[in-house]
Amino acid sequence: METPNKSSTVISFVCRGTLVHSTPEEALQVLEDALLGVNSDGKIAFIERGEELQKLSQIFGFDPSAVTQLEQHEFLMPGMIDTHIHASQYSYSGTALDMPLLQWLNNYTFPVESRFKDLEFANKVYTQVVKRTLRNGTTTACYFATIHTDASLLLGQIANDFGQRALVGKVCMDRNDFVKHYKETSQESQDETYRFIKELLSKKYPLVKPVVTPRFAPSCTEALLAQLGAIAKNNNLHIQSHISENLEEVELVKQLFPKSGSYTDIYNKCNLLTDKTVMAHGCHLSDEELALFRETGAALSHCPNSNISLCSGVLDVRNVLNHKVKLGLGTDVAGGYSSSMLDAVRRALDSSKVLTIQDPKHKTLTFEEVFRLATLGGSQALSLDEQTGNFEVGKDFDALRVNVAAPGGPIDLIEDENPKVLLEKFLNLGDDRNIMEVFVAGRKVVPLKKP
Ligand SMILES: O=c1[nH]c(=O)c2nc[nH]c2[nH]1
Ligand SMILES: [Zn+2]
Repeated sequence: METPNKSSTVISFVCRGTLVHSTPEEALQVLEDALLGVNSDGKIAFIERGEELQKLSQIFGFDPSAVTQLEQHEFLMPGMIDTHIHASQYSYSGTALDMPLLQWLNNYTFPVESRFKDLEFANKVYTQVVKRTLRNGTTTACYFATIHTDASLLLGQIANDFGQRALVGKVCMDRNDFVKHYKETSQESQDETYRFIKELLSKKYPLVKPVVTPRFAPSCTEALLAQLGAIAKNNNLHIQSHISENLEEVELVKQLFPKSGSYTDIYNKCNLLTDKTVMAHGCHLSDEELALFRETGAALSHCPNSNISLCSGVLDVRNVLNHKVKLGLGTDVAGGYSSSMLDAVRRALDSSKVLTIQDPKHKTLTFEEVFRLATLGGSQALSLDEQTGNFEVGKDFDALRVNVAAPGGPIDLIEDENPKVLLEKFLNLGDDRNIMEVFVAGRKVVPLKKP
């Protein structure tokens, strides 16, 4: 046998068992009896076959008896990526779902969001939402906060403290006729966005970054949208907003921006469509608008629970994928009533089936495809796919250790099942009781640690 070269990499964790993940080519790749090693920077150092244990232990200098062996009904999967969630709406999740979007914003959302001036309230809500999403397997979240800079900074601090990877957006809005105290002037919005970005970046949190966040076109003047586009461009920042969620909103946008060719055109003219942009919903986008998304590299966040709960529309995900537009899944708490990405997976499958009921020629999404949207697709939508989204050497180790047969859990396994069946059961029937451990950048963050 050849003597393997010794590596200078320090290995902090090695796991042996079944890995399931996605690649651009394969919606579901199953690696049975695999060995995955994580280095001291939290990055994946190797993925090899179990039988290579002795050789790898010599190359990387780890003790083979220290390897974590997964049980028969366990597997490792990539952490899930929530590409659109309003941390500030978590307090009323599960309620207030009896109105369409614009009325829902005025009657429920804006009054609650205006309370985040109070940092004590913000601390309470933001701590709960970060803990809950982590326990549900969300290793990366793209958060909307509120217009309040200090509370938004606090959300960044809390995500960092609990070890969640996050994009955090201070919401910008200089138009609001209904709840008049919940808006900024254009100047305030611009100045506070600068302050938010500068202060958040100065913390040097390794996994938490700012995202420029115009709420949506009806809440912003064109001047503000253009200023925010310039800030994002000059500082190479992520951007998030909403687009084409319901038909009344699309009509309103036509009235407010009469000179624009389309909703997408407004954002594009203001430099808000880039390859670091993610727009929520897009249920009513035309094929021409999807082509503009593809051209600019902007992504969509599909939030099926919200789309159903607010009776907004049903996104044709197959059509979006056919246009080669990047797409991830979002919970859209609290328009979506569940903060769990497993719920987003199920609603995405249900929505696709509704489209097939309406048109039997529609090609229904498979569970494997939706699994990819919840993981790799989300990382691509957030332009974080060089760091996370699947198991590749060099990427950060963001992962869930899932036990499908967890004692006291929601799944009864009658017989031994193959890994593909175990994953399908977890996606359709599982919950946080099946998520034994969560890792972000190699650090175990669930079971939760007190920061
Ligand atoms: O689902 C949504 N939630 C919101 O808070 C929001 N704001 C604008 N458009 C929105 N859509
Ligand atoms: Zn939203």
